[in-house]
Amino acid sequence: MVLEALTRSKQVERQKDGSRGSLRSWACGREFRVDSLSASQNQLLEHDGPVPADFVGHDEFQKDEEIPVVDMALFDGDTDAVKRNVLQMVAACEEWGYFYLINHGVELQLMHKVEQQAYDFFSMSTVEKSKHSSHYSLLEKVKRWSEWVTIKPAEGKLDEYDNQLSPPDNNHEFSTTVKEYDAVMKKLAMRIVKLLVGGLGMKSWRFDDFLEGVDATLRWNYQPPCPRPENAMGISPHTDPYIITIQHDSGIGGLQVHRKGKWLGIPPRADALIVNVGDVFEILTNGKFKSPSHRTVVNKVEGRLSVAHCLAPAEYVTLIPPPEILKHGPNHYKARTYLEYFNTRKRLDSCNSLEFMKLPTSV
Ligand SMILES: O=C(O)CCC(=O)C(=O)O
Ligand SMILES: [Fe+2]
Repeated sequence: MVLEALTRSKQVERQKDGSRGSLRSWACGREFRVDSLSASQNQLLEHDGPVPADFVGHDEFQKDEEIPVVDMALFDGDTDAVKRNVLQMVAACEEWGYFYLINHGVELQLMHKVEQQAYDFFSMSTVEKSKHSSHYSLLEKVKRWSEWVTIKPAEGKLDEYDNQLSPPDNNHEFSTTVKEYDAVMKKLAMRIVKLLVGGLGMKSWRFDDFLEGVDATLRWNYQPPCPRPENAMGISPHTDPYIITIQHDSGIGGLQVHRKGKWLGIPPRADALIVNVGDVFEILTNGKFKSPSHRTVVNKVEGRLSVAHCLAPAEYVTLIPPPEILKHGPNHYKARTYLEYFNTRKRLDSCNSLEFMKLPTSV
């Protein structure tokens, strides 16, 4: 069953009313179809329930509580101003674990290109998508309303996508785009992490060892329009198992962060990337940085695409804060390798809490 057919005319209509960011205007100059989630649509229609108390719509935002803005253009040179700006970025990671990144230097055209590849991927049939079953998931449950794919550019399987997405004589558009995008985003992510680590005075932290040979993960999420957004969830509350995540989306809202006991919508900004702290950074800073719980909600009218670039450490490194951090107090987290942390998280199905990593003294 076809859930969505965004046509050029619909697209133009939305552009006219100004509700679409520039990121999106290119995307659907052709028909875009998603044939998955059909079973859950029917289930959802049959099993609607009361609106949960913590439901916040995809377009509900609180103007007085917005995530901080970090301007990448202010980090050039070695001046006091740079130091001040780094400290502001540090404060954003401590207080929110989220910030908008403006003047990030990533070309809009590259972001469009990768989004196009993501739309192409999700436009394939469920059968085709499922060939990536270890990295492709379709949530057919009543409450969840999304599908996603994780792509590890370093795994060297990009040509499989190439062959699926276009004929065998394709020009490797998928792999070329993904590699280019990964390289640009990784450089940006590393720069942000380096600035933050410098701002925290983690001088002895062996950044290069820690991040040597790291494999970034691209995570693409797609949420088709949903008949009953109040009774569904795009991505359930979770924290990210990474150092940092940098993401952009199709500009219609839906990402929400849990803050002071409430879910707050993060308004989309066409000029900004959205950066969030992951569990690894929270552990390495001994809890100074917050790995925020976040979720996405769906909406009735439009599909929502998001493209996230996730920076993780090498599997064998031990997650332990450096002495500059530990001099302020004992470690609150168990010293585990990244792989051990990751596997335990998976085994315990503990995607929304770092409790399993906390030492008894810190509870
Ligand atoms: O779709 C979004 O905005 C967030 C995606 C996300 O949280 C994730 O992929 O981990
Ligand atoms: Fe996430």
